[in-house]
Amino acid sequence: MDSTIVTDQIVPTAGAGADSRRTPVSREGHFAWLDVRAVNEDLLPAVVQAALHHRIDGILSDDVATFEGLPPTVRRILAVDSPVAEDFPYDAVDLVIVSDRADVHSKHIGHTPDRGVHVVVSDAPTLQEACEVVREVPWTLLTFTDPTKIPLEIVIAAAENSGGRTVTTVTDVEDAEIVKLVLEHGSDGLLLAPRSADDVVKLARIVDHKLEGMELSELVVTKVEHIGMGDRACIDTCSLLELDEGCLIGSFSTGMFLSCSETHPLPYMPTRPFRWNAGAVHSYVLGPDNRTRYVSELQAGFPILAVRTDGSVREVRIGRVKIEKRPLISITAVAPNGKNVNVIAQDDWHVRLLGPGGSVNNVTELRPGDTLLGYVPTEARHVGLPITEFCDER
Ligand SMILES: O=C(O)C(=O)C[C@@H](O)[C@H](O)[C@H](O)COP(=O)(O)O
Repeated sequence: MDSTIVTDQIVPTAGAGADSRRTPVSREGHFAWLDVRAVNEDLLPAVVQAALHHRIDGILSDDVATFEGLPPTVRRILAVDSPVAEDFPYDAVDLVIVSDRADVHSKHIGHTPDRGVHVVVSDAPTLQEACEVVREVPWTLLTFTDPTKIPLEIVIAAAENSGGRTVTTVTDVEDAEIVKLVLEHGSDGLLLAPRSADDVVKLARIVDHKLEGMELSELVVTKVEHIGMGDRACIDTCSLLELDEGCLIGSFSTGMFLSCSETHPLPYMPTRPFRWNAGAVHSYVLGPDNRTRYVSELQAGFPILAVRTDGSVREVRIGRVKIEKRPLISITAVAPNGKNVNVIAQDDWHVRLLGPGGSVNNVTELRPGDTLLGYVPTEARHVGLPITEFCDER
């Protein structure tokens, strides 16, 4: 394996950045293509149906017949190893991907609505070629022969601001998760040869994964009590948290408070900008997909929602949970729907909850009438999943 940092400035040629008849469907700009060349005849109809249903951006084949009957919502991508003939049925495809860079400039391919080049990156010269191609043509299909993602990072950096799109061949859905995140932006597109229709569904979820913002509510404090000893958990994440980014935690499934991270300076203690000193071990915390977990069952690697006071949300991973014995304080508040909500946290001035406008409220200074921010779901929970049933929590 050979790798070199490619620093040459490449001037984009005409055509780079040209678009096809539609833009990729993912809300984040990522999209998925399916390589159906090796999919057997029996499986193909199910794969195509899954692709259409899950808004896969394109289907890649070396046989124009595969595209017959496809609706205009899916991009028809023809992979060719040699230049296409002049009488090629250009209106049956949306994009032609050639394997030889020289062919992209052939006069016949000029008839295609759109064009790209497939580059197999296996050493320094082919990495250099990929870095040049991404700035010359609208679409670059990349296949990396080595397992490292460093060459992809270099190509993504070379493609920056060129207008050309990168599509990277992934070996499976796990690989797709990683390729989507390389160098933060990731490859624009992912090309997978599916082994089943289920692969198609998983790939679609990976490219279209986006968290909706949440509507936070004002919680008005009604009671603050020092309740003695218990076990509380600090949730340490693998991310640096923003000043107004909390986790949602509460004693009841129908009310969670926005815990403030140790991003704000504290006297006598360095900041821990990755930590929420969250609450007692019985507490619910909100994770992705509207799923709660008890703080005590969280583990390194689990996802959790980081929610800002404007309701915007991102998913962060837990790096560690620290459970220690500490004095506890119970804070009860009333939600706009009239429900009582509660959180039990460490009884110390250092521990804080977020309020409207990102206000930082030390728990030991809270008084009835103070306003905090939180989330007030209507459903109860059964094993962390929302369920509509009678459930009286107090
Ligand atoms: O009682 C405590 O414990 C605290 O002071 C509050 C914690 O949130 C604090 O971050 C922690 O104690 C620091 O511990 P460290 O082991 O991360 O140094």
